Amino acid sequence: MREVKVDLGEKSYSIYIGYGLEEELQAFVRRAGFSPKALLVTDTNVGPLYGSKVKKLLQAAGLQVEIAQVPAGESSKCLAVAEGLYTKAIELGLDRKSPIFALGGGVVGDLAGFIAATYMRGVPFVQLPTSLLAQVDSSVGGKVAVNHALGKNLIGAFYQPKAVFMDLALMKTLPKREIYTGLGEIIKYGIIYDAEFFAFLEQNQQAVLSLEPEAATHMIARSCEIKAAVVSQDEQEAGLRRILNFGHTMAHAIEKETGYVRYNHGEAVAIGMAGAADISVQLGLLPADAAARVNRLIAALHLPVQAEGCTVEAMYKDIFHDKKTVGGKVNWVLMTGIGTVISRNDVPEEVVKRAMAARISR
Ligand SMILES: NC(=O)c1ccc[n+]([C@@H]2O[C@H](COP(=O)([O-])OP(=O)(O)OC[C@H]3O[C@@H](n4cnc5c(N)ncnc54)[C@H](O)[C@@H]3O)[C@@H](O)[C@H]2O)c1
Ligand SMILES: O=C(O)C(=O)C[C@@H](O)[C@H](O)[C@H](O)COP(=O)(O)O
Ligand SMILES: [Zn+2]
Repeated sequence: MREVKVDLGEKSYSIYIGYGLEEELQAFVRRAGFSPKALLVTDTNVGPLYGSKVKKLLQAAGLQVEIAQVPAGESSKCLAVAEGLYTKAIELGLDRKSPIFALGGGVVGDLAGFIAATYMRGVPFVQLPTSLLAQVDSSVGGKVAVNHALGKNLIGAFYQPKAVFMDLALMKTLPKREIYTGLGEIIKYGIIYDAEFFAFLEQNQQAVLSLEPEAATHMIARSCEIKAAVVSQDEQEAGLRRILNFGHTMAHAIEKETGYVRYNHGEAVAIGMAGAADISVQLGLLPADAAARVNRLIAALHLPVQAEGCTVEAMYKDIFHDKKTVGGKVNWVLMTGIGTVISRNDVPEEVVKRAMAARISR
């Protein structure tokens, strides 16, 4: 078992990484001081696979657990589904010390975290991530949100979990495409922070794609270490944390323009990272061969570098709803090498539009 700490003073917590982790989860629950009534939020794919097993584990640790199952998929990250969960929490009589557990991918984690942040102005929240993307990214760092018709994650909060338990064994049922999507965010960590990690991904493609235990444990733990280091220094994205958003300016526009269904998040991030690398080359910040390395790794890990179903004009409008846009200026995270990025808010419109056009396939 590996443990990574997110260091945030009184809000600090541990991420536990390993195969199983039942005893660690139960020991944590027994010492947490929660009220007995708990809500376990999951989705219609993960619930039938793991819901009752986790419910029994939590019950054996002293909780009375109700399962709330939401439809699988990005469309559940919305206020209408949140409303149903608030009703359930009120009807169950959850109080301020009642824990909410998120068992699922990033959709369940972001949604359940948003409920935990807002129900009674905040109740304890525990992440039990089951997808690769959720284990390397969404379950750590406390960004919780739902989408709005006008943009991704626009209604949300920073709300840290009390702990995160990553059971790698749960990923045996994860569809291949969902492994690839998690790899999108994993490549991001190499680009923004750690050239050696980027090279590890280049050199261990088969082990990485098949989640071979040693490679999977390394890439999940390293991703969590990087995210924890960044979040510990800048919890609310005043500056440094923006680097975790590398590739997301275009990604969120692609997700919105394609109705949140055509591309899943990690695929959109892959296309957005290729776009951000392209802008970096156009501005003379990055040698073209480094951008080519990024595109090669993305493609080798079964991710797209171009999107269908978008237009430059629509995407360009969307980026002004990006949360990194301040005073009408988009803060782009751009590459200066593999492993190093900077933020720039002076990228000319024609440079952005040229990069977007190159990311659209017809
Ligand atoms: N809060 C953050 O910091 C953060 C970071 C990155 C992404 N996100 C958000 O996370 C979401 C994407 O997360 P995701 O890729 O996990 O999507 P997801 O939650 O939709 O999960 C992907 C699919 O895999 C299924 N699944 C999950 N675990 C499974 C398992 N063990 N076995 C079988 N099926 C399983 C789910 O039911 C779903 O169909 C997006 O909404 C994105 O915006 C948030
Ligand atoms: O944790 C962060 O900070 C991130 O930016 C991680 C991203 O991978 C994630 O997709 C996040 O939800 C995007 O945040 P947003 O603030 O652009 O909605
Ligand atoms: Zn992301």
